Amino acid sequence: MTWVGKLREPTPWKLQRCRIVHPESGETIDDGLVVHFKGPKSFTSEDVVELHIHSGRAVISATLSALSKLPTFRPAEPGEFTRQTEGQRRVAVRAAEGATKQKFDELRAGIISALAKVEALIDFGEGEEIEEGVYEDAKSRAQKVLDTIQGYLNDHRRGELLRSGIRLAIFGPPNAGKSSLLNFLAQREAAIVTPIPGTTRDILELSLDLGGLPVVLADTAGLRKTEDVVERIGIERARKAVESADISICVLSFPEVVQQQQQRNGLDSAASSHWRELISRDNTFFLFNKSDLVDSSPMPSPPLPSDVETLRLSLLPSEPRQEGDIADRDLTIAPKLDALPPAAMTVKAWKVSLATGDGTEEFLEGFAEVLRKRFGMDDILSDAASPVITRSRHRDHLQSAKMHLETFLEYGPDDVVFAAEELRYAANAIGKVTGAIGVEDILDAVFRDFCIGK
Ligand SMILES: Nc1nc2c(ncn2[C@@H]2O[C@H](COP(=O)(O)OP(=O)(O)OP(=O)(O)O)[C@@H](O)[C@H]2O)c(=O)[nH]1
Repeated sequence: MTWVGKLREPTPWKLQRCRIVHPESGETIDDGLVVHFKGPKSFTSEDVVELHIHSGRAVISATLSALSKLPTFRPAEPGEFTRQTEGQRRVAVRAAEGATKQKFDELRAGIISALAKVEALIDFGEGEEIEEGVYEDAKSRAQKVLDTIQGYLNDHRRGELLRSGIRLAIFGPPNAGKSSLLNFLAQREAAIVTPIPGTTRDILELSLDLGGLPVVLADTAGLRKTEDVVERIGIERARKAVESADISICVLSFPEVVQQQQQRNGLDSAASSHWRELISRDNTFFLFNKSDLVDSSPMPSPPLPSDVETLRLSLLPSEPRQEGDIADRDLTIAPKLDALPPAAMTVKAWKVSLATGDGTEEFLEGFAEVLRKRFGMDDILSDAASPVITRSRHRDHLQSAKMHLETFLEYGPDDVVFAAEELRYAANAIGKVTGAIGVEDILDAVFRDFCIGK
């Protein structure tokens, strides 16, 4: 959170009197009270500011309108402020309990102990005889911290995903049931559903809880060839949303796919090289929808593939495609199983009817399981010993500390002054997460480790 212009950041956790001022006009809206709950020790673990204002309608609406002028501000959805998934709640509790802070404090202490050795060499090395191997000791301490940091950074960004939500994109040809899936997952009519293909033209996003994990769901425009300019923009956005998503679901109409397969036409409605790239991504899962229509309408022979997984595999291209290659027919060629990456061998497809609810329970359970496995949430939630990096800012600081420790390790004992500087940078980087490092800390460590002056 930034405090604009001359504004002072209120002292955290203190109810203070303040003037509430319009950010653009500078006009005073009210003489009120403010409490700043500084993250992560706040209800949502983010920085929270509570404004206590006079209850007149005019004051409230002027305050809300002033807030809406601030960049990235928007009113919360009903209940959104207090909504937390189970995963977030556990991470928040762990953070509040100080487990994460303690881990960072340990890193900082490790760097300070190495720095104390190097500082002692600089200050006393030549004049006073201090014990042998001090520099080597500093190096091995720094190496240990470096290894620990490396381990923490190697977490596939799970903490950040848990905090900001796993980005899930729904895509597929028009009229397959993408918006119906979004409404089913959201348990409300969030998207417009009609039998007219091309109803969804832009991306519709909403946040929800899937199996205890936070998910930011995006419904995208149906992928098809079109001359409609607006629809084409929507399709381009859809492609980008899928590419940048952490995971995606391709919704297909089961009867259509089967019919097209039997006629060996492939998926004619999405004839583009992008389409092929999107379905062959390792993080794409398949939902064959409208199973109710298959049961009620007799399909031409040969009989339907009973195994959904076989159907999915038959959609995947068997070899890498060239840009501009749009031979849809190739989509029906089943790839050799052993040519697929191991991840593709796990179940990645479900057959449902979003209209009747048939198969939706298995899909929900299966997909939540996939999310947990894929993003390693089971590990992160059960492993109380490792810190959870929930902010990219913290990751940046850890990365910076890692870089300075690596540079420190490259220096020899002849360059102690430069080497110490690198350790100081590393300690400062960690200090930005836990609270700034002070000169006192280093002096304490020097005097404690070397008994100087006693
Ligand atoms: N019979 C049947 N109809 C379904 C099912 N799911 C969705 N539909 C219908 O299929 C039509 C298209 O559904 P949508 O959810 O709007 O499909 P979409 O993929 O979002 O469509 P676009 O916005 O055109 O891309 C609607 O008339 C739905 O009522 C299903 O399981 N069975």
